[in-house]
Formats: sequence, structure tokens, C-alpha cells
Amino acid sequence: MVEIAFQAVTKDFGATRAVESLSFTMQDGEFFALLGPTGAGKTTTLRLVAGLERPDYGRILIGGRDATSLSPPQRDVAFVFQQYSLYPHLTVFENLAFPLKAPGKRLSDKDIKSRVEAVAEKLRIEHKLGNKATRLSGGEMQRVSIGRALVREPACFLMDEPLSSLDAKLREELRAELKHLQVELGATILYVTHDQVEAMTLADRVGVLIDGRLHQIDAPEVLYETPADVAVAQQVGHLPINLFSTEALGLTGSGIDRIGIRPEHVRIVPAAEAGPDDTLGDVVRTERLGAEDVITVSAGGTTVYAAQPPAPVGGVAGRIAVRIEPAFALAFDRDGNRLPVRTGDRNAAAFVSLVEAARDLTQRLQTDGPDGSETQAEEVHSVR
Ligand SMILES: Nc1ncnc2c1ncn2[C@@H]1O[C@H](COP(=O)(O)OP(=O)(O)OP(=O)(O)O)[C@@H](O)[C@H]1O
Repeated sequence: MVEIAFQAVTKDFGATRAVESLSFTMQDGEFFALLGPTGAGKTTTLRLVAGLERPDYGRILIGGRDATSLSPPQRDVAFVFQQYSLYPHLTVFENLAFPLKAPGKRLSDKDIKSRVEAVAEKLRIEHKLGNKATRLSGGEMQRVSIGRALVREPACFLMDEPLSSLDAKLREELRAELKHLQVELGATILYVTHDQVEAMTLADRVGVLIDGRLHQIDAPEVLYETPADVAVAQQVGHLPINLFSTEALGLTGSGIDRIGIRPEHVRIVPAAEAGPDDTLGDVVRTERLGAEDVITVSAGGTTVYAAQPPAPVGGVAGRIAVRIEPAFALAFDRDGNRLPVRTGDRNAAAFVSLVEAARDLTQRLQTDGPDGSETQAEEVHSVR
């Protein structure tokens, strides 16, 4: 396995800039996920590493060697696609053996057999080796696709949303197996996904790619707790973050343009137990997502999302109080960049102003605006 380095890589398709000045290094043995919305440039980045696209500017180094002008076979990387690309007329064994029979591989039949069997065992498809590829379930087909990459023992794996065509349960199962395999093999994997759960659970580090630009590269927990900007805050987290505009609330002077509060940092308490900093509101909807309830609340003319452990009977409903935990609030400036305010950094003036802004926010939510109209907080949610 090897290290892969991007040095100021830019790729245009006509007038479209697919990726812009990408610079990052994947360590040997690292699971690196590129997370981003559709059209962000994720597949283009993979294709650039594979040699299926050439950059307009910049260089790509594979194992310290400039690979920018190497052909795909010279790069020794293996691609796993979203749609399993198996040969339907061949058996599972033949599909797995296929990459080993390429000219230049020169492996004996015995070596091919032992490699195929070892990979099939790792992927738990050894009992399917004699089956035709078409007579497999979706999960098994994707296992064979991954197996075809594994048998080659490449320098690095490139995976383009390999689990997205599977149903939720299978996806979860194969996700855990893939992580286990990667650790066992010490494989270097560049993994592309728009699914933040996949990125956050699989990767050692995640690069958030939006509109062709890398906004942040960090370990999953760092991305979650200290996103570089609003766009990253919106990409990570399994529920959309609450974003409130301070200007709309008339909270000027703090330098904070928006306050971000994750739904799990908003608590719902019975209206009768409302404290002085709490906001009264009405439950619009409760969704049970297995381990938690997501509660949509209308409070003071805006919508607030809260997540909490499921209520024992039925859902939360009616008049309630919203309690925002200011210590977990994120502050963003006019350009959307997160202000360097750390939770727990209690002496910093910026933290104090953040807490005050968040407190003011909750108070404002309780009252009408200065002109008698209801206060409007900016809503930047994509409601599920
Ligand atoms: N061959 C091409 N010709 C023209 N434009 C292209 C080509 N390939 C990609 N693009 C454009 O480049 C941008 C990035 O595309 P890319 O496929 O890399 O995004 P993505 O993040 O992988 O998206 P998705 O998640 O939808 O697959 C898009 O605007 C896309 O339309």
C-alpha cells in the first residue's frame, strides 16, 4: 500500500470547473472519505487518481512517484464502482480470477486459485464460487466486485459509492465488513460518498468537497465538533443543524452572523417546567427514528429541530418548552466561516458573546419583534 498526494489539482470540463486546486495527502494505510453533495467533483477526483482523467493543472503522486502522466494500468490502483460490474456469463470464481489473468500478471493456475479462495473466504462468498454471477443477491454481487479489486492486491483502492445500491440493512452489514477488512489488510482507500454516516463511520479522515473545493479535512469527530464553515456543518451530522440568523433577530455587534445548534443540543421539556431561558413552542411533528425522536417545533415564528431519546409512550405533542444548550452553539461570521470559539473556552470574550447571543436568541424567540410582527429566524433546513 502507498501514500497518495494531490498537489494543487484542477480539472475543467469545458466551462465547468469540476475540481479546483485540490491539495491533500492520503497516508499509507489510511481510509480517506471524500464527502460531498451531488456534482461536488467526487467521482472526478477518483478518476483523476485512476488515470481516467488528466488534470489541467497540478500533479498526483502515487507512492512518491509523479503519476500525472501514467496510464491507468501503470498506476496499480483498483476501482470499485457503485454498480457492480460483473461478467454475467462467468461464475463467481471466474469473475474473481479475471483480473489475475490480465496480460503481464503471469500467475500460475494454482496461485490464482489460492488467491481467489482466500479473498472469497474473507468476503464470505466461498460457498458461491461455482454460481453464475447473475444468480447472486445484490449484497453478494457487491462482495464479488470488492473481491475483484482485492485479488489484485493493488497499491490503493478507489471506491465510488460502492454500497449505495444496497438496501439499508445490507449496506450497514457490508460497511462494517469493509472497515474490518481495511484494518486487517492495512489498505489505502479513497472512498467517495454523499452519505455522511458512511463517511463518518468508515473513514480515518474525511475531506468535505463542495463545488469542487475541499472545505475541510479532519477526523470525523473534529469535523462534527468544529466544522470550518456553515457548509461543512450542514454536510456532517445525521440531522440537519439549526441555523439562526443573528441579523434577523436584531442581535448585532457580536460579529456573529449565524448561530448553529445541532438538534441533539436542543431539549424539549414540559411547558409547566419551563425555566427563564426556555422558549415556549408547539410541536409540529414527531418522527421516531429508532433510537431517537426528531421533534419539529414552532417557537416564536421559527422552526427548531430537536432530537432526544424516544418518549416512552407515543411521541411528544402539544405545548412544550424548548431549551437550547448554549455551550454547544457554533458561531459563524458573514462569510460562513466558523468563529474560533471553543466550547468550554469560558474565559474567551468571544465565547461569552456567543453564549450571550444564544441566550438572547432563546429570549427573542419568546417575544414578538420590535414592530409587533413575529421574530423570524433564518431557516436553512432541508427538512426530512
Ligand atoms: N465528462 C464530463 N463532461 C462534462 N462535465 C462533467 C464530466 N464529468 C463531470 N462533469 C461535471 O463536473 C462536475 C463534477 O462532477 P462529478 O461527477 O465529479 O461530481 P460528483 O461529486 O461525483 O457527483 P455525484 O455524487 O452526482 O456522482 C459536475 O458539474 C459534472 O456535471
